[in-house]
Amino acid sequence: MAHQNWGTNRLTPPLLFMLSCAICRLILSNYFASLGSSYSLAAAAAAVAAIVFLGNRIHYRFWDWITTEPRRLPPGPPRWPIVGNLLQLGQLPHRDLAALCDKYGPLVYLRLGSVNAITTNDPSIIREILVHQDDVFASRPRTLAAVHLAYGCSDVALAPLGPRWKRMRRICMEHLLTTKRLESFARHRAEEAWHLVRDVWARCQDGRPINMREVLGAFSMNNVTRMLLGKQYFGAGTAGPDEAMEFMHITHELFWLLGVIYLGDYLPIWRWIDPSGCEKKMREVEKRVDDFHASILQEHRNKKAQLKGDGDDEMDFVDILLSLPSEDGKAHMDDVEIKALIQDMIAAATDTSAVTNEWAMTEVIKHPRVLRNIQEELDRVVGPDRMVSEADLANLNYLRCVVRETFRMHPAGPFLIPHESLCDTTINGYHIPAKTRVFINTHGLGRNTGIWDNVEEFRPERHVLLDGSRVEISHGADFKILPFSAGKRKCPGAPLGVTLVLMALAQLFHCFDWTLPDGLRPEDIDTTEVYGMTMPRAEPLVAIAKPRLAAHMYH
Ligand code: HEM
Repeated sequence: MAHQNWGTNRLTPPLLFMLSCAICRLILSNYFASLGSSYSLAAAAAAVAAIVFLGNRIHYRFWDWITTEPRRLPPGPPRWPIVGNLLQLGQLPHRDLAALCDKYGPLVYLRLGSVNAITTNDPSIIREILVHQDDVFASRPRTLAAVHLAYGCSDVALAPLGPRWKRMRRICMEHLLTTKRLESFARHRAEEAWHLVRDVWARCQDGRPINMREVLGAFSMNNVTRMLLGKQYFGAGTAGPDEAMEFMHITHELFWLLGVIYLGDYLPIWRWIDPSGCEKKMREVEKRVDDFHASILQEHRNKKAQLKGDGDDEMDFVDILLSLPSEDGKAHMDDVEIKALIQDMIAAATDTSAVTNEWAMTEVIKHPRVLRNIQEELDRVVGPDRMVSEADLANLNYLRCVVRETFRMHPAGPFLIPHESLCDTTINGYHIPAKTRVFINTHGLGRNTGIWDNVEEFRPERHVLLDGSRVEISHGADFKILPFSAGKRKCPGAPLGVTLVLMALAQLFHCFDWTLPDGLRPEDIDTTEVYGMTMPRAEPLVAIAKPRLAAHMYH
């Protein structure tokens, strides 16, 4: 039977009563002990005043307690004192929370240390939270990672709802991620797609297995850094090896720290001890990231001074941000704001698309039938005599279904980025207090047996539309998958993300055949994930590529 949760206010009157009794007792015993002293009159007066005052309060709170309807929290598992349900979360919290939804219903309440939390894997509750009550739930918790790694929450992704977030998001939407701006980077994306093919072609010459995590990571990172910072960090780019290594290190540490569930966010006492040194690490990474961003800004300022502002066609995101005025009338945006935005874009854009691509390739290689279907479509739409172009992506409907199915089974953000409620509200008649942390379980949504059949089966055909129209890779009206979220906080980079994912996959399946090394059978591929801000495979995908186009196509 579901454990009933009652709002913490049900406990307050008895606690208040006990506290008042203790105070009265203390005052009265002081009074009797001090009889005869010069303070006796004052002490007696204080005792009477306290009794009258507290009596009044107790009467009022008891009356309130008896007459008001108790505020029922959603059902959830029983909890321990102090830690609450924290001990029920293991290495894969998205699976633990999905199991709780199976047991207690579609909306589950948890107490994580001192923090109220809810979780759901149900489309109608998700729609209620992200659409109907978007104004209530569109804030973010002020976690330590947000404070240390997002410039005190002055970015977009981790900032609480408010005028500052609104302004930064508007800058993203109106200056960085517009259709026109993204089109201006099409040439860079085409070059990076070509580098991807050349990279795999070079690596497959000796028939040795290729580490696809390296290849796909470099593709996403180069695309994003060219657009953001105007340079590549992998392959034959412009950055030197030391700078590239530093960049790689700090981005890896940043991703890891952003994904960690840090106990200090839930148990303030944990911060005093910090046994794993997590907060210390955050401060270290904060400093290194800031130094890195400061040097990027300086480079751009130097370049600007030399070029004296020629047309904006070749401007990268940092150039654009440096050219925008600040809100308070100053000529330029604040450096901290610019650094926070760069940071957000790197974190939000690179890992998400690389992890999605690795999952898609894993599932396709695991299912040779799906690989054949994808290649048939590519041969029909593109043919063997030219490379895939961005214009083809809209016509690759089967590949689009493959990406949709990948998002169903392996969403890049297992809990989106956790939201937080701004004020008290109700969902399905249950009370949700202000400042409740919201874990929308997109992994659980894609494997919810109430809405999907054979949830563990990778079957892109389930997304084919009967009328043959184009398959969209978004949540759609039914909210049965949620790769880019919805409402105020939905991903502003979704069109670019979809392009990066489709492009990499189309090139790799068009140009190469894929098999597994060492006699490994497709069904042996391990699809265990590791939890984090994004959720990659536990082991990198290693596969053998064989060119399938004429030799001259690779030169
Ligand atoms: C396959 C690629 C991508 C996936 C799966 C993805 C997914 C997501 C998800 C799930 C969220 C959280 C939404 C929420 O909390 O409700 C998000 C937020 C965000 N994404 Fe993406 N994303 C991708 C690519 C990108 C790209 C390419 C960019 C920018 C260049 C980007 C920029 C952002 C930003 C700035 C936010 C924070 C929005 C806010 O809090 O207002 N993302 N993304």
